[in-house]
Amino acid sequence: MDSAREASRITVLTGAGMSAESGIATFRDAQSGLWKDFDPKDLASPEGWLADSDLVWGWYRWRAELVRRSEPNAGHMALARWQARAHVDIATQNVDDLHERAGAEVLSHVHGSLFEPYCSDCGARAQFDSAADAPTQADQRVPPPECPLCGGLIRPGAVWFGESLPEAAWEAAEGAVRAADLVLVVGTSGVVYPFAGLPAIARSAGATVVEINPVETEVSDMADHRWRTTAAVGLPALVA
Ligand SMILES: CC(C)NC(=O)[C@H](Cc1c[nH]c2ccccc12)NC(=O)[C@H](CCCC/N=C(/NCCC(=O)O)S[C@H]1O[C@H](COP(=O)(O)OP(=O)(O)OC[C@H]2O[C@@H](n3cnc4c(N)ncnc43)[C@H](O)[C@@H]2O)[C@@H](O)[C@H]1O)NC(=O)OCc1ccccc1
Ligand SMILES: [Zn+2]
Repeated sequence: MDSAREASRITVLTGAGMSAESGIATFRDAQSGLWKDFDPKDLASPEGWLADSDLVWGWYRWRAELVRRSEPNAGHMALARWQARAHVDIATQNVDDLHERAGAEVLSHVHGSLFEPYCSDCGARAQFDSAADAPTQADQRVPPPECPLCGGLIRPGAVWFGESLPEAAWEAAEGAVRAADLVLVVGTSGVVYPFAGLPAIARSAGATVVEINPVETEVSDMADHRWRTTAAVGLPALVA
């Protein structure tokens, strides 16, 4: 605990577990996980988009609406407080905006954002139209809007499986991990690459690695300390 408080340069890596206590389902949790009902390949992949863009657009609009109706939890708030008094970089796999709504600055959304759609043809950024009526079911099909510049289909601003990560976002995350003396790994199962490789990079760069997760994960053996607790309980205790 004290070493954490003395750290001068902190990098926090977050996954879906960070937002679980805000009511946002994680991906893999057996009971409530998003992937329980859907195969990621069908929805979070270029193939899925080509096969049925209305289903994919509807699903991302449904998730965006869930996030808009959710609030940051005590874990998000604690990180924002910590960032106000120490050098804390946040790199997240999450496509929600709960870190920002807690008042924190996010260095890198390596897997994109639900609120940054863009044209699948010309790549132009598109407005996230929160007024558009949101689907009430996850599998409700909604036709994606057309790009005002080229008429192409507007796609979700998330990075799909098989797609490379935005270079700047990846380099920022990797750079922050290499420069840190303390790296927190919060609420991730450590299954999706290349993000799941960051704790090992942190360790090889000499940082102290602390995992906050109620259960063992694929990256637990990279951690010097494993706190079997939740984000909304562990982070406020650390930052207090
Ligand atoms: C499944 C996996 C094996 N596949 C991959 O990793 C693939 C392929 C691959 C590349 N390199 C590899 C190397 C080895 C094997 C495979 C690969 N990676 C890619 O395709 C990446 C792109 C991956 C990005 C995909 N997009 C997402 N999200 C956006 C979309 C969307 O959101 O819809 S991934 C998405 O799933 C992942 C879910 O993981 P977690 O966040 O960890 O969530 P999960 O539910 O799994 O776990 C939650 C954890 O929280 C804990 N928890 C629960 N409650 C709490 C609580 N309250 N507090 C704390 N913790 C809690 C639980 O115990 C649990 O441990 C996140 O990354 C999330 O962003 N692109 C790429 O590499 O491009 C170049 C390339 C391409 C092809 C081939 C080679 C190279
Ligand atoms: Zn376009």
